[in-house]
Amino acid sequence: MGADALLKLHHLHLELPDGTALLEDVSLTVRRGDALGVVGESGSGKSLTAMSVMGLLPGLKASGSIGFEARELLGMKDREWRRLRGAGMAMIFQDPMTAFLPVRSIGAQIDEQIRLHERVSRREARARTVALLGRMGVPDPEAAAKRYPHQLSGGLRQRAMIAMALSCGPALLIADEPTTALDVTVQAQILTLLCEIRDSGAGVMLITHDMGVVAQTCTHVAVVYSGLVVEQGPVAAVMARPLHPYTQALLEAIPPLDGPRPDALPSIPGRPPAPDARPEGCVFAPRCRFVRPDCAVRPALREPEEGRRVACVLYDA
Ligand SMILES: Nc1ncnc2c1ncn2[C@@H]1O[C@H](COP(=O)(O)OP(=O)(O)OP(=O)(O)O)[C@@H](O)[C@H]1O
Repeated sequence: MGADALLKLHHLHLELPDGTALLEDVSLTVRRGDALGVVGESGSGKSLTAMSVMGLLPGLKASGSIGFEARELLGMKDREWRRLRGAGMAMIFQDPMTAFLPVRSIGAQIDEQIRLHERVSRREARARTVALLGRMGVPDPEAAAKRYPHQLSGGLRQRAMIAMALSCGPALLIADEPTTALDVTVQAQILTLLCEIRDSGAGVMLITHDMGVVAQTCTHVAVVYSGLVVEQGPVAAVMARPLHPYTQALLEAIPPLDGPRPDALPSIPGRPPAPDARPEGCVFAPRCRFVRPDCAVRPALREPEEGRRVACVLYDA
């Protein structure tokens, strides 16, 4: 693992007990101070990738490697995962109501999270909770800490969830569609907050179906399709010249700032295949406008340019 690599998935393979592959050969890296966008349509395997890193996939068989800091996470015991979650890595979701119990104040829940990992007094935990909420841009954080989740707006609840995720100073923050349910203005504020967290030295993995969100927040991007990484590289380079036809389609589908979000890719009809119906060759071939006979063989990830990878025969040497 490179000196500054925080998280390194190497040939991660995930399958159901019946042998159906859900993720195939996923390799990606998150460095400290970087934000990696994992982008793809619904069903492409984004959440599975995140959940594998968090150790939250009971019943699925994983192989390959998940390196975090200097450790191998695959094969770790539940007790070790529990210790790592919160203090080493934390995750936020689209719907903050799933992260908070409805019957207790958000402050009490963040205090408890802090005290679960560190020996601090109640008073000290609350002081940290209030400071964190303030840092997350929650106005009057002392009063907000006493509120129940349903008493806060969607945007404030999202900030409170991020505060809870950051309460133990995790090195890695995983955000799964954190702004999908929010209106455009609040979405922009939350993305700015994620950029600040990234710039403070944490590693961020941002899961989204929206390339526009990646452009605003991420330094690197991995494009996933039907359980495989089809392209990855620095965001600026990928946005300027997307190589894979699927990445090109995702870029064409960036929703207008004030318009409705399309739920399908306008430039390519159809949907990604289900894991048990993946074609043998290139998984994207059935929807690809450049399909040709040699797409019948699964293309390997190539490195046509320094730091960029793409799995497509168009880039065969
Ligand atoms: N526990 C499971 N058992 C069987 N299939 C699963 C399981 N979890 C996920 N899948 C399948 O794996 C594929 C990838 O799912 P995943 O939730 O990672 O997609 P996603 O890219 O996050 O999509 P979305 O944006 O809709 O959340 C889907 O086809 C899904 O149906």
